[in-house]
Amino acid sequence: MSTIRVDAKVVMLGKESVGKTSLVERYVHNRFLHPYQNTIGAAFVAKPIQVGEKVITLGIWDTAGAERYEAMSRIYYRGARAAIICYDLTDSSSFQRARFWVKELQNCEELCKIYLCGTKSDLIEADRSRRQIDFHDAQDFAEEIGAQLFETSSKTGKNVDEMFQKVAEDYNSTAFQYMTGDI
Ligand SMILES: Nc1nc2c(ncn2[C@@H]2O[C@H](COP(=O)(O)OP(=O)(O)OP(=O)(O)O)[C@@H](O)[C@H]2O)c(=O)[nH]1
Repeated sequence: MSTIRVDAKVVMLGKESVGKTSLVERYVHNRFLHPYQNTIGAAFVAKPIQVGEKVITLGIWDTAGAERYEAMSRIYYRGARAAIICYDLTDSSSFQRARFWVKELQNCEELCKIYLCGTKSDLIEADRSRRQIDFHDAQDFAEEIGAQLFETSSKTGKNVDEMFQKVAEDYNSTAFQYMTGDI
């Protein structure tokens, strides 16, 4: 049996149906699966990414967003180096849920870097009136918590590669700082 060496654990968090699985599907398989199938528990995928001369393997845990799985999601973010906290740009309640996960990580996983991800940007590009989370409000929140903000579409692929690439690059530079004693 072969084992996969994972450099950085990454966890996907966010309310049910915000599009966590779709982001991973787009990023790893470059496909968009329309029929909604809710995640049960969590799913894992390892993805190698070229960062400069190096290859960094991200171990991505895609958690279930339904609140009944909340306790399980806690197991999956333990030891994570990055969390992609997703909210649906067309659903304000999902932003509240994202705030919940941010608090949770700030309290329990200090070393975990947070990325905020506003999903389904294609829907607001098609009809601006559907936007429920103002970009500047999200940006202010991201700055307040020291997070990076991305608005993505798994349907069109917009910003998806860029977001995961940034996660890998940040991990690589932080790992380098640890090695040189700068942290
Ligand atoms: N238009 C559009 N629909 C999307 C996008 N991303 C996801 N969806 C749709 O939103 C629904 C939920 O997507 P999932 O990726 O399964 O959501 P999830 O967050 O993994 O859901 P849970 O597993 O229940 O936590 C599906 O019907 C997707 O097709 C997107 O970028 N654009």
